[in-house]
Amino acid sequence: MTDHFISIESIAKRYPAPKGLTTIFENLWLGVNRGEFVCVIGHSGCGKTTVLNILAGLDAPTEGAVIVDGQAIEGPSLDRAVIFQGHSLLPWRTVLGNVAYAVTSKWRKWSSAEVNKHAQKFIDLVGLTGSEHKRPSELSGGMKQRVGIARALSIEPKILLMDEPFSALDALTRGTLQDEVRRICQETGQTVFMITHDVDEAIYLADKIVLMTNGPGAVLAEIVENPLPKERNRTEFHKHPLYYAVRNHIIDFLIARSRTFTKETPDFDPRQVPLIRPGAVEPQVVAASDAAKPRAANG
Ligand SMILES: Nc1ncnc2c1ncn2[C@@H]1O[C@H](COP(=O)(O)OP(=O)(O)OP(=O)(O)O)[C@@H](O)[C@H]1O
Repeated sequence: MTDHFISIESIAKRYPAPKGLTTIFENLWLGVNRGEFVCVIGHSGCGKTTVLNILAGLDAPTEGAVIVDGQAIEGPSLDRAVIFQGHSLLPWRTVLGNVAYAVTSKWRKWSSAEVNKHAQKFIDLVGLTGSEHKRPSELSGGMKQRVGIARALSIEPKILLMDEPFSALDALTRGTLQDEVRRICQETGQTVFMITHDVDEAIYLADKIVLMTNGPGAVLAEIVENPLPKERNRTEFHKHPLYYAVRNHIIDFLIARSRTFTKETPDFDPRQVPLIRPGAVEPQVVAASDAAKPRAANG
């Protein structure tokens, strides 16, 4: 596990409960390679946000550790940027001011000209050129989220952490922002850990999709390797011959297996989470077609 860029090693989260402790999840092991885009899918309450907060250093595991680039996480760091569902922008600062604030926190000795130039690069990257001097109250939800993305990327983090970043947006804006995040992450080789409830979003964006069982006592059940080519097109990716194989595999897990997985897989070794690559099932002849049947005699 230690060869991975991100190494989640046997983490558990437990909270005090009336009768002892409630285990939200335990024995979570996961390795993420540098430059990989990983999405986590699981039912509400299984602990996805808790895992992301642990990666961000905003929360600590009850047991276990997370190692990033050889160093154990011990708190928040500018090496790890988070994009939440809400935008959490500073309302009194402009678009440029919000992004520049993050840039200054990373490069404290930069002159304001250097800071603004760097911030502008990321404002341009997310398509907000011309809106630099607007305040958050003057922006649409999609534009605010773009500022959040620009701000997160501007500190050039080792890891980008995203918690349902597009879920509050209308379908059109969501699609555009997914395209942009995908393009930027591919161009920059960004390592991403993202939570989503949207199976198609995961298939469009991710290299690997991690399936988490229901809590309490959730575990990572499978890592689904996305068989779609890295070069994907929003309007075409659902026509790929393996698209339905991946989609059905994930949906089947969420509907039929996520609740009963632990009980039905007693020998499951959480250190060896299976890597699954859904493939095409060979078409089978199920019956002779009607066309070959002899016609009934007329009259
Ligand atoms: N401070 C706390 N004390 C007790 N239980 C908590 C606390 N914080 C979170 N939990 C519980 O931990 C569980 C996991 O929460 P978490 O937000 O990580 O789930 P999630 O999978 O991200 O859910 P969703 O998909 O709905 O966002 C939930 O059952 C939640 O009630």
